[in-house]
Amino acid sequence: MAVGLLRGGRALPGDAVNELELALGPIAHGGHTVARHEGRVVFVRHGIPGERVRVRVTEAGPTASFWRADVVAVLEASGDRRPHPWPEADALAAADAGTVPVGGAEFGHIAPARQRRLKREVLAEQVHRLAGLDAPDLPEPAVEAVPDEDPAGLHWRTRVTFDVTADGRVGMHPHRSDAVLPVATMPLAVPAVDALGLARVDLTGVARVEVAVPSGPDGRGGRPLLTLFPATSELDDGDGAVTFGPVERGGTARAGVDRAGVDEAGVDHAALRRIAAAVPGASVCWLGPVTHRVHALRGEPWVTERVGERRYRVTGDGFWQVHRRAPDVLAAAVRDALGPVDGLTVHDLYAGAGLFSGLLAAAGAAVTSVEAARGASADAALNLADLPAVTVRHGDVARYLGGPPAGGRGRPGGNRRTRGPRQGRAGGGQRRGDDRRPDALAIPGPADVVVVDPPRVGLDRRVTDRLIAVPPARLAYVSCDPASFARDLGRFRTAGWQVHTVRAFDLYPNTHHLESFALLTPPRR
Ligand SMILES: C[S@@+](CC[C@H](N)C(=O)[O-])C[C@H]1O[C@@H](n2cnc3c(N)ncnc32)[C@H](O)[C@@H]1O
Repeated sequence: MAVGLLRGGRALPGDAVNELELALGPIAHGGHTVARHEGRVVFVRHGIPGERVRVRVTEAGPTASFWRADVVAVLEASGDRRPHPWPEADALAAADAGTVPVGGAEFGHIAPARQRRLKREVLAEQVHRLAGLDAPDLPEPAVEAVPDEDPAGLHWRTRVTFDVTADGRVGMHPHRSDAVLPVATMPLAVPAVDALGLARVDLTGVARVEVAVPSGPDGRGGRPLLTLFPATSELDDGDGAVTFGPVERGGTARAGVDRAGVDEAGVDHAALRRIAAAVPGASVCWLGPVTHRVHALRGEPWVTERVGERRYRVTGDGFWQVHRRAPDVLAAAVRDALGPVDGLTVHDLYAGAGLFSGLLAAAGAAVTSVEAARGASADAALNLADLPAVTVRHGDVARYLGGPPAGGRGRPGGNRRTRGPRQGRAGGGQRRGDDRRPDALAIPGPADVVVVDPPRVGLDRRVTDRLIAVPPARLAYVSCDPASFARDLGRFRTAGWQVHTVRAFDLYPNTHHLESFALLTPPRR
């Protein structure tokens, strides 16, 4: 059988678009259901386990160990199927229109309660297979809905990355594709994002736009910040090569700007100013493609977030939790698991702008806050300046913990630029050469508590090894990826650690993503 329409520019010989009828089996990590065709596994998107569907094969090959496919018609629907709330991400509507859906809401056709049950199945399967934990170890409800969540799972994103189409329209990518399709709306985002009217703005001259909406007093959004990525930017798809430096007030790097407003680095300043003028409701900044510095165009190049009594400045594309309630929900999970921390020594690793550091230091802990992205670390220093018991360290966690040199491993686990739910951050910034000075930031001794909240890749093996070698009394692990989470729990369990609590939160409704939490303790010595 000759099969092979491959998205993302790859194609197989003898291409033909092939459609198959399949019975959909269980859910798999990554948002697919698992089906079989002539004995071969087919990962199917936009279905629900138990459905009978017609799919279009999107990636295949005679020798491929598995194929990928998208549902284009439902022959026997699950009772949990519902109309997709976002037209551009609706696979069935896209198939009818002869196109493909954008990514980012691959569970939108599923009733929210069933979405959470599917996420539980994924988490249970991962922690069983990779960490040897059984389903009874997972408390109910295994994936907790956010209090006061919209019933359809809409209006939660406070961070959105838009790409730009060849003709300058705001757009997004289909799953596993480099194509950019225009989008008119983004209903997963807080209403302030659509209210900017980006769909009416000519974005020619920029490659990407990140929108950050601070939580605001009512939790639904203050003045948004647009970060523009000039079209010449070498976009970072690697592990954490992007860091950004100090903000340049009003800086437009104008040296060498030609009469058309384009500078030596190819940044089209006239386009940046035109876009800023077209979005009067937002502060606007741009990220220098060479310097990785944030330049303010209008207003402050940061937003101010509030969590409880504390305020946090988050600059440019610095990391902040994406769901409007995520900071509260995760802070409560950490607080509930740890109990009183007054007088304890805490290391907050992968600390971002200092969310957990602020919480724990305000509760009386002596906190060291470690973050690799320069801008996020600068934000943390400012955000935590009123707390004398906090030390902010800028650097790679593996280096901070000391231990043996990297020995040729890849860069520290930077927060890969993804288009997933955790976008809107700067990558972890230490480059490989820094690993040759492994003890430069080594901590003096074990901590009472270590909090880790790594990017999707999870903990670098050196980090796990070092925590096992110099264990804290307790480890609180916050994770946005169930597979790396389960792998890391497995590594700790193999070393004799106990997992006391596993919780999971539905902080990414209408997507397959979930946030997990565990409290671990090392073996007694
Ligand atoms: C998931 S975010 C968590 C941030 C913070 N805990 C919060 O909740 O706001 C992960 C953070 O780790 C940082 N990071 C990624 N790789 C790192 C590394 N190797 N060392 C230190 N920080 C790193 C990223 O820049 C990002 O700010």
